[in-house]
Amino acid sequence: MALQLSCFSLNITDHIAHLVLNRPDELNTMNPAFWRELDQVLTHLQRVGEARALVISSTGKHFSAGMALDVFGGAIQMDDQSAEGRAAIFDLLTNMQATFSKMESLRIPVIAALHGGCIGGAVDMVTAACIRYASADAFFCIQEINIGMVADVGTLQRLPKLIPLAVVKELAYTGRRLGAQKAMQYGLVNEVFETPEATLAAAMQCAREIAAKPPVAVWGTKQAVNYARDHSVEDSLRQMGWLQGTIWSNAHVREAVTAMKEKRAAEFPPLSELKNFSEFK
Ligand SMILES: C/C=C/C(=O)SCCNC(=O)CCNC(=O)[C@H](O)C(C)(C)COP(=O)(O)OP(=O)(O)OC[C@H]1O[C@@H](n2cnc3c(N)ncnc32)[C@H](O)[C@@H]1OP(=O)(O)O
Repeated sequence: MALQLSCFSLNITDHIAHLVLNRPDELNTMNPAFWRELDQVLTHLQRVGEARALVISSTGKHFSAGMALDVFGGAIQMDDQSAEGRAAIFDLLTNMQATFSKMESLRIPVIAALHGGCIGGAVDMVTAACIRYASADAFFCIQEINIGMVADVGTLQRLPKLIPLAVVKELAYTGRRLGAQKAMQYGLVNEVFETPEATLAAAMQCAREIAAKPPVAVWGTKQAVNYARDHSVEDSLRQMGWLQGTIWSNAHVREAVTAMKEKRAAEFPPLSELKNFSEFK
């Protein structure tokens, strides 16, 4: 089923999905269609199972200027103090959070190739990715504080797992910009490149390397690392035992070892073989 997308383009080639934010004239702001479509894309990738890595990049001057400002007071009415109004905000917010959580728990690794401004909701978004590459002009801004609100879609929950807490607080209280080089020093960004083109090329190369590995083992690795981030070493080791006991494949290990000995690329079945179960829900 082809997706009808107005905020993104999606291409899947050689097991690599490339999602591009493609409203450069609007600074790739997050309007209601953005949220709807991103969720659809993630569901689609999970269902189709063809992609083994997802690269997200953008177009124009900035990666994304965050939430489209006309949404506040427009699609989102914050002044409705009735129980129904407050409940609706809760519902909206948890739905938006769920989209980035869906990205975080997607079976395949997500690699963000960043350039220019990564503002507000875009920080929420990219902290849910596995790997971040950035061009030298990239910067991050927890802009919410500058427009009178608390960041609420994942930045304050995920960023402290990525960079020192005192730095998170500094950025979140002041709304200052964090440049690419410093972001790399702190570990938010894996590597900085001179241009957006070089950044995207590095992201695609990383995706190609991941796509050559057994998809079930990559998925298991992602689950294990994400679990370890949020649990004790002891709990995580126990979870690893259960996980490995569930996903272990003699066939995959045999194929990987044989291919290494024969100096050829290994071949692994795609996750699309899980497709029927994914369509269950
Ligand atoms: C759950 C999520 C919450 C959030 O995301 S909260 C954060 C919402 N986003 C913002 O508050 C972004 C504020 N904007 C900026 O900080 C800057 O702008 C930028 C760094 C994004 C870009 O700076 P520069 O390259 O110097 O361009 P420019 O002249 O400031 O902006 C160009 C035009 O783009 C409009 N614009 C910028 N951001 C948004 C936005 N988020 N929603 C709607 N319009 C936006 C401006 O107003 C202006 O417009 P005109 O040319 O008519 O003066």
